[in-house]
Amino acid sequence: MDLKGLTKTYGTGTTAVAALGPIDLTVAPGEFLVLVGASGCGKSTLLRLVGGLDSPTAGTVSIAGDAAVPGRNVGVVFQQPRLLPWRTVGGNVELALRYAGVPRAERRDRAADLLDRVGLPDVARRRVWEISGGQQQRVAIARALAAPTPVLLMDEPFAALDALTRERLQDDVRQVGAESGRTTVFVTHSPDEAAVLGTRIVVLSRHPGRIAADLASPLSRDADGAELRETADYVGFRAEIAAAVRAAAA
Ligand SMILES: Nc1ncnc2c1ncn2[C@@H]1O[C@H](COP(=O)(O)OP(=O)(O)OP(=O)(O)O)[C@@H](O)[C@H]1O
Repeated sequence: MDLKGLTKTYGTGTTAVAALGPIDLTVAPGEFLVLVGASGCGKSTLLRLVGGLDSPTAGTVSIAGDAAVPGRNVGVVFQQPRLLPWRTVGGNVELALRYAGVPRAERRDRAADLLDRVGLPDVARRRVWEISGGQQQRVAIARALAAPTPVLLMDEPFAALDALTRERLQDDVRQVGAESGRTTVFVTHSPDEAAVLGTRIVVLSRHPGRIAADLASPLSRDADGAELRETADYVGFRAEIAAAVRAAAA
């Protein structure tokens, strides 16, 4: 994935807000990039541009030479699950499989497998409102996994969840990222979350958002999340990220 001179200004004239850029960034296939920075530094703006959900004022996004098209070469998980309430839980995942071109006869089993892998083996027939917010966010992740796009974008997907659920989902996403080989861009303002998930951390400065630091993770991708959080290397990396975020916001 290549970002070249990516820039976003909201509005025009005296009310124009230079929100982002220019950003130049190359993300290698399979990399788990975490974008971190203070509130308002342009993280969501960058993610929307990368996902083809908004157009840049200047610059380009290229995914293996193509423009980003949501659902085709990029999948997106938002802060809120955004499930379809008139469908069952399984039906939400099956719809994504339909868009991904999976034949009807295979969709139910595939949806059950995907729900299983995010730790929800028994909820396929339930209605969306019958499961908790944390479970709904797991379904949103299962739905994103249903479409095998080469790039997966996640915008603070765990921000609204309690600490325990958040850690559990971080561990799931970490494992899925390592196994699937998909390129992931994950937005957070939390150095803890960045250190657990990222193979690479990009810190943005503010007004406009620019790359202030670009850190390669020294942590093993094989360790599980709970083990990792106990290590001195994790604690050290988290502190390094937090210091870079503070410096970028100063
Ligand atoms: N639609 C918009 N119109 C005008 N200004 C906007 C718009 N969206 C974002 N901005 C401004 O652009 C800047 C970057 O916003 P953005 O939401 O990308 O930041 P962020 O880092 O994701 O923030 P947070 O961590 O609080 O979600 C901010 O100054 C914001 O006020």
